[in-house]
Amino acid sequence: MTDTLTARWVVVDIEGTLTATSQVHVVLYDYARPRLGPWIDEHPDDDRVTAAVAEIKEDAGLAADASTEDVVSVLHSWMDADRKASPLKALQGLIWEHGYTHRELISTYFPDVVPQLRAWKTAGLDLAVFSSGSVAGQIASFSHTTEGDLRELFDHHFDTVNAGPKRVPTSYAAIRAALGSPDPAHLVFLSDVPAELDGAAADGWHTVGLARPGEPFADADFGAHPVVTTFDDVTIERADD
Ligand SMILES: CSCCC(=O)C(=O)COP(=O)(O)O
Ligand SMILES: [Mg+2]
Repeated sequence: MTDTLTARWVVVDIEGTLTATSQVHVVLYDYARPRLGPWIDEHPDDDRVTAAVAEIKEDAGLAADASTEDVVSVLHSWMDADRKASPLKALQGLIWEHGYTHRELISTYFPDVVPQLRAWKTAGLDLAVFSSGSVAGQIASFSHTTEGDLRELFDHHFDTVNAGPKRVPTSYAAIRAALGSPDPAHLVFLSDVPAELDGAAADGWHTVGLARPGEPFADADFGAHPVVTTFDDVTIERADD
């Protein structure tokens, strides 16, 4: 159980915090993997796709005229290594958006998550997401869940493009600025990855580590960060204006 935290904003990670890692690495990655090549070839006029492909080629040292097959081979190797590169996340997000819209994908959350998010919202706290998943992918993933359409719960979405890398303090400063520069002590970040919590703490935020049983970081060293195994053990009250 954490001490009672006082805040205005609760910012949450997705993978390992809201959802099981397998929801991303198995369900979502398996959905995206065979669709990356066709998606690239079928959307030659979509600037988001062409920009992502150009960035992937540059990052991977491929020639500008490299084939889609070569690009997909790079993307599959990045997915195997769980490299959360922004252009990969952009393409995955578009594919997942299609999957959620067509009801081929549905998100499932740890059972404590949605009741607690609703309770914080009811208590007057504002909720935001900071994930490596693209903003488009995040929003789509909350649109079709086993608990209905949850998009209304969140006031802001942040990813590695509009905030920056998740382990870097400046990304948390960028999020704070985008939220209207609240006192950093009125921000709480919840994540399963200690290095991400370090980034938030370095910007002055409160942090809570999620060491959910069976998840990859369950036995990690969370250092000075408070650690829980469920949202039920996180107590946050709304700070006064
Ligand atoms: C539909 S959002 C998918 C989330 C994702 O792609 C991902 O890599 C999760 O990373 P996180 O930063 O939330 O741990
Ligand atoms: Mg995570």
